[in-house]
This record gives sequence, C-alpha cells and structure tokens, in this order.
Amino acid sequence: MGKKSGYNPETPVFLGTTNVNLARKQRAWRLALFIVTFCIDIVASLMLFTIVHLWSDKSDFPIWSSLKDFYRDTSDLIVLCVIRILCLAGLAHVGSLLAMSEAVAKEELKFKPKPKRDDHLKGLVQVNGKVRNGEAIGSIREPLLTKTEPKLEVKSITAYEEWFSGSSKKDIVLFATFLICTAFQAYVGAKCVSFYFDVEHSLFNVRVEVLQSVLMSTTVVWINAESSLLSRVVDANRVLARAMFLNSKRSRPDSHDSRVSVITNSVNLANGDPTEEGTLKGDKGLKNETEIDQNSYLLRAIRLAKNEACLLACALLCLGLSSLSSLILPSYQGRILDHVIQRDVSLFKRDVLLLIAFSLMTGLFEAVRNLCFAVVGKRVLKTLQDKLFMGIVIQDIAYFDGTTSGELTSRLTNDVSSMAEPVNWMLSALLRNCLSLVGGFTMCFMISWKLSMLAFTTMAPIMHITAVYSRWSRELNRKRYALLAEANSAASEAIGNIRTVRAFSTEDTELDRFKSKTYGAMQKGVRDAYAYAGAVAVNDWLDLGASVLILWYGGVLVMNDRLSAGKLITFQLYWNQIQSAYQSIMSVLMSLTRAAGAAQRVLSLVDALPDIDRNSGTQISKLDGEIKLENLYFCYQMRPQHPVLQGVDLTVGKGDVCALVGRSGGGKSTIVHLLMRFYDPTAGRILLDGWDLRDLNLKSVHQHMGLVAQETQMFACSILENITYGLSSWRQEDLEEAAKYANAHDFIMKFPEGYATRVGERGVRLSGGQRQRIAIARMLLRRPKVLLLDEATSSLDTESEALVQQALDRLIGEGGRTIVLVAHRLSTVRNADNIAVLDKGRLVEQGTHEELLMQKSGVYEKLVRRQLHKVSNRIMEDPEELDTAADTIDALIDETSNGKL
Ligand SMILES: Nc1ncnc2c1ncn2[C@@H]1O[C@H](COP(=O)(O)OP(=O)(O)OP(=O)(O)O)[C@@H](O)[C@H]1O
Repeated sequence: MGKKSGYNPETPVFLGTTNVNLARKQRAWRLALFIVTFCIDIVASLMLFTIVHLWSDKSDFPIWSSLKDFYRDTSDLIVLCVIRILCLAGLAHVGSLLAMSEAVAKEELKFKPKPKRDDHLKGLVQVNGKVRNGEAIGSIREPLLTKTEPKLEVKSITAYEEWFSGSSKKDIVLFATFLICTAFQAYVGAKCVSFYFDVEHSLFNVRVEVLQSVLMSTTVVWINAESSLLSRVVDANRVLARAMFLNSKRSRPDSHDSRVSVITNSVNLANGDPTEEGTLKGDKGLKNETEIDQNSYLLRAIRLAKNEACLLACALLCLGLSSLSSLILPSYQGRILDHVIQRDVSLFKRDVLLLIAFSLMTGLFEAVRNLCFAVVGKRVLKTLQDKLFMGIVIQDIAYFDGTTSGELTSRLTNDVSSMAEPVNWMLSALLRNCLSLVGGFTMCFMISWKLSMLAFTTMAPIMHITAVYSRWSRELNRKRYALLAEANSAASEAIGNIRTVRAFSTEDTELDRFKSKTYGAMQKGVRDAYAYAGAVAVNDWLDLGASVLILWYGGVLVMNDRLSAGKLITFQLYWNQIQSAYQSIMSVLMSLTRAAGAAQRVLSLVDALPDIDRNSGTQISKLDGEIKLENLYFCYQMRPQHPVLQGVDLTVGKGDVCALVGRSGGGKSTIVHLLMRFYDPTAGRILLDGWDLRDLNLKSVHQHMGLVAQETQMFACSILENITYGLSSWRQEDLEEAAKYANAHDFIMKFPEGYATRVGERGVRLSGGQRQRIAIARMLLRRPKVLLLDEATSSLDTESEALVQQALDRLIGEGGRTIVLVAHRLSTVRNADNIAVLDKGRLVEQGTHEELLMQKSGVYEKLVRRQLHKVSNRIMEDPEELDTAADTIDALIDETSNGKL
C-alpha cells in the first residue's frame, strides 16, 4: 500500500491573509514616500531661508516682515510648505476614506445576489455610492475591524446621486489636490525668475546662487511629486480596503446546508463569484489576476527579452551613442549662430563640420538601434505566444468550464500582438526619450536655471492630465479588449455550430450577437479617441505656453545682456527636444497603457499555475488497477451549490469490470472525470492501488489509463495521426490491430487514402460512429491498465456496437485490465463484475446483474424493466429489430428462465 494523504475534507480552505499584508505594506511604503517628500521639501525651504539670511545682511529681519519681500526673501516658501502639508494631509485623509468606501461598496455589490428583474425593482439599485455618503465613510472601518456586515439599503437613485458617488467625490478631492499643487508650483516658478539674489558669497567654493538654484528647483520638483504621490496613497487605501473586505468575507462563507458548506468552503470564494464566466480560476476556485500597470508591464517586457541580452546590449550601446551625439547638436547650432553674429569664420567652419559629423553619427547609430530592437521585438512576440499557449493548456479543466475557445483565441491573437507590438519600438523609444529628457534638462539648467524653472512649471499640469488620461484609458481599453474577446467567442461559436445555425435559420441572430459586441468595442474605442485628442490638445497648448514664456523671459535676459542670443536659441532647441521627448514618452506611455490592458489578460494566464500540477507527485512505473472511491463529494465550480456526488464509496478490484449506471445527470461521467483527475474531489478521496490520486504524478498515471469520452474529440489531421496521438513510436501491426479491435480498420481501408485520410476539424468528415471507433482504437493502441469508457458505444449502431462489444470483451478476456464503463444499455453492463447504480449523486445499489435484479423495486431492476419494455415495443413495431436486439433478448431469456423477472 502506498502512503495515505493527510488531506482533511472537513477543513475549509481559507487563503489570502497575504493579500491584506501586501496591501498594508504597499500603503505603508507610499505613506512613507509621501512623508519623505514633505521632509525634503521643507528642508529645502529651510536651507534656502538659512542661506539667504545667514550669508546676507538680512539676518536681523523678522520673518513676518520678510514675508512681504517676494523678490529678495524666501520665508514665504516655508509658510507655503507648512500650508501645503496641512492641506494635502487633510485631502489625503478625506480622499482615502472616500476611496475605501468606494472599494468596499464595489466588492459588496459583487457578493450580493443579483436583483431579480421584477418590475417594482426597476430603477432601484443596490448600494455602492448609493449608500448615503456619511454612513459609508463612518462605517467603513467598523465592518472591517469588528467583522460585521456593512449596512446595505436599497433606495431609488437619481442620475445626480449616481454620478456623485464615492468614486467621483474621490476624484474631485484628487483634482483639488492637483489644483493646489499647480498653484503653489506656479508661485514658486514666478519666484524663481523674479528672485534677485544680491549676495556674492562663497561657501566651500560653491557659489551660493548655485546652491539656491538647486534648492529652489528641488521645491518645484517635489511639489510635483507630492500631488502624484497623494493620489497613490489614496489608491493604496482603496486596495487595502478591498483586500480587508475580501478577507473578512472569506472568514464568513454563507452556507445553509452543512454538507454544501463543506463543498463550497473548499472553493476559494475570496475574490468574487466563482460561477462568473471569463474569470481566472483553478480547481480550487478563483485566482487573483496579476495587476499589470505600465511599470510592471515594462519590467515584464524586459524580462521577456532577457534571452536577447547580446542584441539588447548592442541596441543600448547604439542608443546611448545616438542620444549623446543628438544631445550635442543643439549646442553646436547655438554656437554656429553666435559665430555668425560675431563673424568668426574659422570657428564657424569648424563647428559646421563638427555638426555634420555628429549628424552622420547620430543617423548611423539610430539605424542600428532600430534594427536591433525590431529583431528583439519579433523574438519577444514568439516567446510570448509560446508562453501563453503553454499557460492556457496547463490550466485546470475547471478554468475551461468557465471560458470559451473564442475568448482564448482572442487572447492568443489580439491580446498577444497588442502586448508585444509596442515592445518592437517602445523600449527603444522610451530609453532614447528618457535620455533626451534628462540630457535636455541638464543642458537647459546649465544655460539658465531660472528660465528652466519657469518652463518647468507647465510640466505639472501636463503630467497630471496625462496620468489621469492613462488611468482612465487603461480601464476603458481593458473593457474594450474584453468585448473584442466576446465578439471573437460569439463568432467562433457560431462558426463551430454552423449546421445548427443553418438548420434553425439563426444567422441574423448570430450576426446581431456579434454586432452588439463589436459595437460596444467600437464605442469604447471612439470614446478613447476623443479623450486622447482632448488630452493631446490641452498638452499642446501648455507646451506652446511654455515656449512663449521662454521667448518672453529669455528675450528680457538677452536684452539685459545676461544671456547671448545663441544661448537663447540653444535653450529653445533643447526645450523643443525636451518637449518632443516628453511627448514621445507620453505616447509610449499611452501605448503602454493600452498594452498593459492586453498584458494583464495575457500575463495573468501566463502566471497562473494550475491547482492540479501534472508534474509533481510520485511517479509510477506500473499500475495494478485497483480503484477505491472513499466518501466522495464533488460539485462543479460553475454550480457550487449543486452537489453532484454525495458520499460515494466504491471499490473496483484489479482486473474487474465496473459498470456505472443510473439516470441521466446522476454523476456517472463526473466519476470518470475525477478518476482522470480532471478535477479534485471536493471531499473524500480516490485511491489508485492504495495511493491517493492527488499524491501521484498525473503524467505517469495517464500513461496507464485510457479514456473514451462521451463526446469523441478528433484533431484536424489524418486518421493515423489521430489514432497515434501522443505516441512517439508505434508499430504498424499494433495500429492496425487496434483499429481492427475497434471495428475501424474496414471502414478506414474503404477511404481512398486509408489511414492518411484527413478527418477535418473536430472530425466533421466522419460519422459519429466512425469517430467513436477511431477514439476506441486510439485508446486500445496504448493498451492501458485502466480503461474508462464513458458511453463508449453510444454512437454506434447496434451492429457495430456488438462488434465493438466483442472487441472489448476480448480485451477484458485478456485479463489484467480494470475497466470502468458508463453505459445505459443492458447488453453492455450485464456482464460487469460490479454494477454501481448512481442516483442524484448517491450510490444507491451495487452488485452483479443477478444480485441487483433480486432487489425487487430497486433502481436497477426498474431500469432493466424499462429497457426490456422498450425493446419489446421495438420488436412489435418492427420484427426486423428482432435480429439486431438479439443480445438484449438473450438477457431477457436468461433472466426469465432463472425466474428473476
Ligand atoms: N462542467 C460542468 N459544470 C457544471 N455542472 C456540470 C458540469 N458537467 C456536468 N455538470 C452537472 O453535473 C451533473 C452530473 O453530470 P454527469 O455528466 O456526471 O451526469 P451523468 O450521470 O454522466 O449523465 P448522462 O448519463 O446524461 O451522461 C449534471 O447535473 C450536470 O448538469
């Protein structure tokens, strides 16, 4: 006997405190960053104040009087910093509370039963922002900490209330934050240009003005950071609230029946409704989908490209060189202009030649860089396609129960290319533009820090608009891709069932279904296009505003002889470079946003490991074939409240034949699925030669098991390839022998191409009976120790059935094979060593044919009686049936002569 599993079916599976911890950690990190930003900000302001006061003659100025000195003092910056700390801390608090209420209300909605479509409920919606806001905010902590349900109420909602939900209130708070930060930044920007530093003092050989410029710039930069960090803190609170809500929900699963509770508890209800279609689930329930934002998408893209390290290194080298040489170009252009003004011909010629050389170098490096990145992109696409397909095929069968092939095809085609296509150019564009941006800023700062600060104040609104748009667009695109997948799914379903569609003349209905999905996707795409155009327009205006500011203030500096005309032109060129780099980065980020939406759908599948691992567990080299089902409970995830098996105990000795019979829907095929470990039992266990099936290596188990499923599955290749599917080597004699056993050889040889005949998609070019015989031949060729025949002879005519039956009898006669067969026909089951009768998921009777017939009014006896009645009716209607029903009649005669019927 093998080792026994320590699995206790009564122990509910509660997963996921890690989610809460992770969310807490995230929030703590963001809060810490927020605080650090403030500290840097206030330290910069204090240092600036100290420099101005300690090293100047202003040390005796009281602060309040120096506040009025906008042009010569910086004490106002300290005051502004303190005001900002108070304002932003308050806004962060309110924003967080609103975000928490929004998150919990959203999750709560998912857990509530969907409202019935009663007329009186029309216009009534449950909770979300519809809970009066004060209540929602006030009660948010309570349910999480005291684990009491938040109070829900159903009330009628006006359009205004619907719009003014928790989510929009949160957005308003965040927008207020942005406005405050922008106003502060504009103030500091104005101060930068108008500040007149009247001390020439040397501190450790560093000009005080340089220190001051750094500190003032720090203030401008950090004000920007504060606004975006605040929104992240608010977001972190939303995630934490969601995680805590789910955790509290998980520890109180609602169940009425204790037995159903055992079953439903083992399904992970943590993340929502496991019966929802299209969600990522494994055998143990829903899985957390990997959240992919732009940053994590980029990191993943780089990781995917790690095998192309050499090419990437070459590309990066060219990128560095081309960025460097293109960074030098504006400075030569400015210099050339200054030489022209000064009429210095020799320097003019030298710089023109250098400009040409740098331009040629830039072009060459750019070309090599583009080539390398394009090759890397193509290779990444291939790797991604392979990984995704692998990710899909290894998923648990439970996942496929809740999805459609169209949806998966969409992921393999649309999503993969949407995700991988930007890798072709995005990495390169992002790096190149980041280098240009940093280089451009440094050069601008060196030419005139005041001019730079003035121009930089326009960056905050641009960044904010871009960030808001990308967040919104990411969500929208995720929905768009989902709709495209649904359209795909509708199309492939209609095409797959084209005969039914034609027979029922439902082409228009199918077209409407398809159109409704593509229309929804198109609408979302158009909305995205409008928003994109709006965001770009506002950004362009702000850019132009910055250029005007530069020319205005730069012109003043040139006229005051504080800057040369060439330097102003150089500055303008660098600023243009910054602008175009920034815009490219933004367009990369927007593409990243779109790609991240697709990446989420691709990578969540690539990352999801199946709950049933085919590669782990003890390898078995041989199997005796003894099967034991112990107190087996099971329910399908798509119908968690409906127990399919309820405490089934069954033993099939090695080499025995066990027939599973019973009414339709009784759970016979489910037992076969569990024996193949397509699913794990919800409770109880399956022992194979004394080993818990869950402890065995599934691949090695499947080498000794053969299955002929209820619905025969064929691949669109030749008959030969279908029969030898999965085998690396076989002998022609064995192949033909298996086909003869299955009564398939003769009909195969009648095809002109024999075994090379191609069968079409899902075997459409064969009859149902032919398909089934090929499936039987496929199974027989492997000569497995355990045969699972799920209505294996159901599609055969009575004559073929008898022949296949003979083949099976022969196989059984060879001995040493355990057979579990699901059958409705008396002739198939009556010779079984053990007949197990299943009714509504319970094993109600078992024994041999004779033993079961002894139980008068038993389920089996009734089944036999009904079948014999049917056969006798058939014979009376058509005496020719007498021949074909010979087997059944034999049984009838056997039983009546024994006096049992
Ligand atoms: N993938 C699935 N997801 C949800 N429910 C399922 C799934 N497969 C089967 N069921 C349900 O499980 C129950 C048992 O199904 P099963 O196929 O085991 O019955 P059966 O005894 O083999 O029936 P039949 O003789 O008609 O083939 C049925 O109520 C069925 O609707």
